[in-house]
This record gives sequence, structure tokens and C-alpha cells, in this order.
Amino acid sequence: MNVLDDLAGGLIVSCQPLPDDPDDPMRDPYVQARVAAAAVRGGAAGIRANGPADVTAIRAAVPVPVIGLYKAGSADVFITPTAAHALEVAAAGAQVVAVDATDRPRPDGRTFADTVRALRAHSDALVLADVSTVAEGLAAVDAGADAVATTLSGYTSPGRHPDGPDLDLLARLVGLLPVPVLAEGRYRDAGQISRAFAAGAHAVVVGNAVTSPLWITRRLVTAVPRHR
Ligand SMILES: CC(=O)N[C@H](C=O)[C@@H](O)[C@H](O)[C@H](O)COP(=O)(O)O
Repeated sequence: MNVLDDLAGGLIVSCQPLPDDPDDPMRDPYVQARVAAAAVRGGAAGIRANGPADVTAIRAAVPVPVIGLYKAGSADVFITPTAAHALEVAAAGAQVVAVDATDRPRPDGRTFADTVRALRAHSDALVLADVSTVAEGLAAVDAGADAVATTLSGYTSPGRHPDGPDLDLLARLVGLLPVPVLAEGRYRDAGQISRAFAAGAHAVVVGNAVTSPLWITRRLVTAVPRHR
């Protein structure tokens, strides 16, 4: 048994301020911990959170597993881009560390496998590989990832992101990988969550649709005459 078993068949709520708005008023560890506590009260089996301060605050506030990541820098690879970031978020209390496992160059010139090795050497945290393609999922498992998530599908090329989740990538990863596959990225409603579990998802991660008043309000005001 490990924390991935605790997440099986569950909803994971991603409690993060909006990355593209430095003035998001939700950018506060206390606030994120309260959001996480509400999500767990509502039935979340796990929480995903960004940065050591939020991870520590959330670990203290909820009894469920916390997947930590560390968004940093302005390079293409910004989700836990280096082994140092991974170790810091593990030391902050994350039982699982989410790391970009795409095939893009990393800011320190090292590899995803280096990050896995560093975590194995210095912490008990499990490694969740955030990928955008089947090939990246296969490579992540070869590099030692404990689980894979579809997090980065739709985010590796410039331009507008797709609206909906990538259920096709999810199904293909589920069919090929010997590790749990998490559905993440643009899941907004119960129908999409049901389809992800039907496709074999180990767990489904939902972020902004639950945890960002800023994101939700910006979407709703597009239908309001005075904001057009
Ligand atoms: C691409 C990227 O940076 N993804 C990040 C991963 O941690 C978050 O900003 C996601 O938006 C979140 O985890 C999932 O949120 P939603 O369910 O709203 O897609």
C-alpha cells in the first residue's frame, strides 16, 4: 500500500492560484489550506498544490495525500523544473511530487530521470510524471515514475489551449503503461470525470473549476453584457 492506493478511484482537487495572474488574491497559503479543507469536506481524496509554503499549510490542514509541485521560472519547463525544486517540495511535506516529464529541454540541462534519482536518494516521496504525449509517458515509466498524469497535454505549443480534457491521451496511456494514470487538465464537470474513469483513470484531478473564483468569474462574465 502507498499513497497512490489511497487516491484510487478518487477526485483530487488542485488548489492553486492562477499562474497567469500574480495578483490573484487567492495567492496565500492560509487561503489555499482553507480551500483544500473545503474540498476534502466535499469528498476529495487528495489535493494537488504548488510551492513549499502552500504544501506545508495544506498538509497541516487535511488528512489526505498531497501531490506537490513547484512552478518556477519562465522556461518552457516550469512544473518542478529541477531536482532542487523537487526535493524542496518533498521536504515541505508532499507525499507525491509532480514533475514535468515532457521531452523539452530543462532549465538546468538535466533530465527527468535525474530528478527521479535525486528524489529516490533523498526522500520517500513518490514521483508523478506530468506528460503531454504517449511517448513521454512511456519514457517517464522507463525513468522510474510511479504514476503518470495527462497534465501537460495542450500546453506544449503556443496559442490557445483546447477547451476540453484529452481523454484520448488518457485512454492510450492507460492501455500501455504499467503504472497508475491520472486524468488532469481542463476537467470541468461530472460528465467529463465519469468519462475519465470509464477510460481507466486511476484518479481525476480538477483545478480551476473548483478552486479559482478568479478563473470561474472571468468565464462567467463573458456572458454579461457590460463585460463584452
Ligand atoms: C498546465 C499547468 O500549468 N497545469 C497546472 C498543474 O499543476 C495547473 O495550473 C492546472 O491548471 C491544474 O492542476 C489543473 O487545473 P484545471 O483542472 O483547471 O485544468
